Amino acid sequence: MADPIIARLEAVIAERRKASPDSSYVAKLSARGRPRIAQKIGEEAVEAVIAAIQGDGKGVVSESADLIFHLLVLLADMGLTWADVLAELDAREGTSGIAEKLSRPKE
Ligand SMILES: N=c1c2ncn([C@@H]3O[C@H](COP(=O)(O)OP(=O)(O)OP(=O)(O)O)[C@@H](O)[C@H]3O)c2ncn1[C@@H]1O[C@H](COP(=O)(O)O)[C@@H](O)[C@H]1O
Repeated sequence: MADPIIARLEAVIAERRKASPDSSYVAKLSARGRPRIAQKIGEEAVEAVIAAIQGDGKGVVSESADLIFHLLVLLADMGLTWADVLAELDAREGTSGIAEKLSRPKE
């Protein structure tokens, strides 16, 4: 299950996609199309990278929030959800061997 904050944000984004672009950032960005949404993710990621290189922890947190928000807008645009991403991460856990090692009883 998605984190409650993410779940709330996904619901707000789904609702605001139907709003007027004049009154909503989500609606305005969505109206500009998927390539523009994807571009925003690239921009926010670069801003997070710059903050990290500068050792700016507060900046990394702020830019990460922007990045995740825009990622949620993209997922919504593609009919996907955060739960789909979590399911992918969950599936990968089994392939790394780490989950298996953690669950193995100590000898
Ligand atoms: N979490 C966010 C959020 N994070 C960032 N942003 C917006 O993302 C934009 C990023 O800033 P930039 O300077 O990179 O971009 P910009 O110059 O404003 O816009 P661009 O033309 O470059 O796209 C800002 O306008 C922020 O306001 C967000 N806008 C909305 N939300 C959430 O979405 C909800 C719905 O918002 P509306 O659609 O505006 O009702 C809000 O209640 C919030 O919870």
